[in-house]
Amino acid sequence: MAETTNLSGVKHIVLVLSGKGGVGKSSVTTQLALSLVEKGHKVGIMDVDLTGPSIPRMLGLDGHQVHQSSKGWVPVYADDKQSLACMSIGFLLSNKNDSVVWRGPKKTAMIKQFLQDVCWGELDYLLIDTPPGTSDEHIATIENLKEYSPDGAVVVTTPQGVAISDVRKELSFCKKVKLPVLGVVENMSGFVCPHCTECTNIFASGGGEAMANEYGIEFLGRVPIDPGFTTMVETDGEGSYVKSFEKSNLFPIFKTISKRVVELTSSPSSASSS
Ligand SMILES: Nc1ncnc2c1ncn2[C@@H]1O[C@H](COP(=O)(O)OP(=O)(O)OP(=O)(O)O)[C@@H](O)[C@H]1O
Ligand code: SF4
Repeated sequence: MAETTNLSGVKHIVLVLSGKGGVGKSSVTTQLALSLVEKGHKVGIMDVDLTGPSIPRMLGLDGHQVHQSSKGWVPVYADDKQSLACMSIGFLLSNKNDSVVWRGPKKTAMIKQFLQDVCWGELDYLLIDTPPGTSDEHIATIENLKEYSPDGAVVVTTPQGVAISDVRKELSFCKKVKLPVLGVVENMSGFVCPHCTECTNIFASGGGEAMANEYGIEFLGRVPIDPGFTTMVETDGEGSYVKSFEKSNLFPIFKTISKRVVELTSSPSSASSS
């Protein structure tokens, strides 16, 4: 009989990757998770961005601590129904402004512990928010997940050429480690004016879609810059975005993206391994 582990009850594992920092990987992870919860799924977010954990802040969970049970670490829940569980290095730091300056082996050991020791219980989706680029954290995550066959990766980019060129390296990493790519999300794709709803392309647009076409990868969608999102996650705090996500401007976009992610993970042959 197969050994029961803390990941045994997790049906689907999806990594969220980006070539560059600051393109919105944690924002996409958070909104993908919230839209999966809205569809009735039980979701976990594991934040393995050890040097810049931003998931606790986005979910309004800053200052929360994880507790140890006999089975391992108990994740922190972002909602009353306990449909969205979260584990982040941010919960283990005594001060959120503390920095984590660790060498590779210590990071690798922490990720192994994260993947083995968090008691997620039954989850439909575990989303793993990774640091930008391809670092020790990525390699450790992939190695420790081998026996669970992750469904694939959602790759986040912005429309500018420099972000796109970094994504190419990310795609080559996925190919090397045989991680299927579910698709590409182009974040910060234009700015929708809150007054007249006109969408202005601040950066060049369509780069993410063109790159996805070039690689034969699915383009999952464009997410514009929404000042409302920034206000809610950066200033309102206290999980205001978790509570008001369904009324937010970006909700319809993430509803479509998450629907496609569910379809792709239900029929894995549609994910690209190029
Ligand atoms: N579509 C959007 N509209 C408005 N603000 C956004 C959007 N996407 C991201 N942001 C803001 O941009 C900043 C960077 O986003 P985020 O932290 O998600 O990026 P990241 O790629 O995870 O960064 P890092 O790699 O440094 O962890 C955050 O302040 C976030 O609130
Ligand atoms: S997009 Fe429309 S409302 Fe916004 S600043 Fe321009 S003209 Fe004014």
